Amino acid sequence: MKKVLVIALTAVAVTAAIVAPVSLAIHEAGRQGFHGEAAQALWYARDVLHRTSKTAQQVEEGIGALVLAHGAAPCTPQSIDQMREIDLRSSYVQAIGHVAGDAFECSSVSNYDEGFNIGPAELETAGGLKVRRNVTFPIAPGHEYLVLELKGFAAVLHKDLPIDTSMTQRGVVLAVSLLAPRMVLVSHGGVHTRWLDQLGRQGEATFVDGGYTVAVVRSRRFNTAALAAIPASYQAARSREIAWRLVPAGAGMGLVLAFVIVMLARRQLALPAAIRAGLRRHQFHVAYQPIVDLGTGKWVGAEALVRWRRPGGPVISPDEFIPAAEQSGLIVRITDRVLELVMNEAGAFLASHPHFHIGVNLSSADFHTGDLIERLQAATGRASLPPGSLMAEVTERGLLDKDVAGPILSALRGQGFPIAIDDFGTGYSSLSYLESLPLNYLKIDRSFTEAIGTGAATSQVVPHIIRMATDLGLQMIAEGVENSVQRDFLLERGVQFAQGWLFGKPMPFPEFVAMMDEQAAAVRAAPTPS
Ligand SMILES: Nc1nc2c(ncn2[C@@H]2O[C@H](COP(=O)(O)O[C@H]3[C@@H](O)[C@H](n4cnc5c(=O)[nH]c(N)nc54)O[C@@H]3COP(=O)(O)O)[C@@H](O)[C@H]2O)c(=O)[nH]1
Repeated sequence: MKKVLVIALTAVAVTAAIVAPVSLAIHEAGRQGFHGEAAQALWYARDVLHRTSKTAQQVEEGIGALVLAHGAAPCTPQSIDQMREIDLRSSYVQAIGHVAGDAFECSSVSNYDEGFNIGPAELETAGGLKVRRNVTFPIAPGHEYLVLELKGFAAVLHKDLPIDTSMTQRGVVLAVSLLAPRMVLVSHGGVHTRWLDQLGRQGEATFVDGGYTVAVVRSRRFNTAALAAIPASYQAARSREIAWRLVPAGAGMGLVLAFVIVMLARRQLALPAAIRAGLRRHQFHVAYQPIVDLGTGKWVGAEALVRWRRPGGPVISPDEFIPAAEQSGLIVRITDRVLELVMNEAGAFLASHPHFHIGVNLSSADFHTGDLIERLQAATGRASLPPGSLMAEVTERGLLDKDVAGPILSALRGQGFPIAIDDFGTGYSSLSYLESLPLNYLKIDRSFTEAIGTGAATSQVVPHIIRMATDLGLQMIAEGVENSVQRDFLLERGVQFAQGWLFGKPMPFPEFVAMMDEQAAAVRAAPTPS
């Protein structure tokens, strides 16, 4: 990756690393602030609804008893006695009486010989409940009462009682409303009727509207809902308080993340220089992983895998440095170093094992040097080996420029170097590459081998790859074989060769030779199938 691009990406990542957690913290503080105030508003609304339901229940029971006992003669001394008794027993009903037309005829507090006019009902529900919200009585001038009338009997209610909930905040709006038809019965503060619309069919709703955090709660039994609305300044204060705790934590996390990103970027930027130094100081070495004939179990080849050990440090995986080497053009020097090491370590062995081959990974840059053929020839020539001893492993990514790579591969193949397409199935235009390039082997990528027997979608792909390779006359090497289920699956379907931990991990060459001898002895000792 170009230096400028790394710096630009790092700048973007660092900004995101700091901004994202801080924004998240602010968002979370806002969310928690809302939930905290919404919970408080719900508590108020539920308390108001509880009082309202108790009131409605007392009204319903009182009127029910009067209708039952005195419906026919509502203002007899016995009826008035019962009214007084109901009045005394009810905590929420101030008075109860009988109404004829728009006038009280008698009640628990006064016997109106000539009737007391309370005016027409403002609303009558489908259930016959008549509502008067602002009734005054001579006995308590200056006070307005809510009067609910049903079947001729009416309950007088103090308007503050249902909403007399204990509050720790100022400016809270509380209200009780009929739902159908909609009518606010009692309220404290200015109620927006649209708040009741937000309830819809739900039992409870919380939201922010008109500068308030609002909670509306519906009664399960009565045609009423209670609402509470807390000024939004409380939510803002709560969110601010939470933000004071969360934002520093988010910023801290962001800084740690940014530090890690900067370190990784510095490492990425420093990697080419470190690779150059590593090449100069001979810090690269090669590990060899066996390639096995699945039919006989014999080791017929190996893949050379480069390793980098910095002094005093761990072995660095090729996955970490090969991309940087490819982007900086240093991969060509790594390929040369691998060829040199393979020939030094395995040259004599290859000379005495003419049917054995070692695969070397080639990158796209190797095809653009203009002398790849000469480099491979020089390598095998140095140890007087036939070209068949060295297999060129190329990935689809490495072959992106087919017009350059195609003729070189044809020439290599013509000279006897076996060619394998590596990581097959993970690249770009798989089929066209297979048809047009002069290949000997197709290496089935580890991701497909891993999927065998798992039921994963990719497991369905393996038989197709096998069929395609067979049709094109290519031999197959399955990569990443880790267990006998995978081995047997591949063998049954005609895959000739395999590589993977089941047979051997990448190892130094002396260890490889020793293990190969043991393996050969084991194969010889195994009973031959009759
Ligand atoms: N251009 C070059 N690329 C190279 C060179 N050496 C290695 N590489 C590429 O780096 C990638 C990572 O390689 P590595 O960490 O060495 O991993 C290889 C094996 O160790 C691993 N493997 C093999 N068998 C198994 C297994 O059974 N399970 C398992 N989890 N891993 C296994 O797979 C890697 C081999 O991959 P491939 O080359 O595709 O056959 C890798 O892409 C190398 O190609 C180099 O010199 N030049």
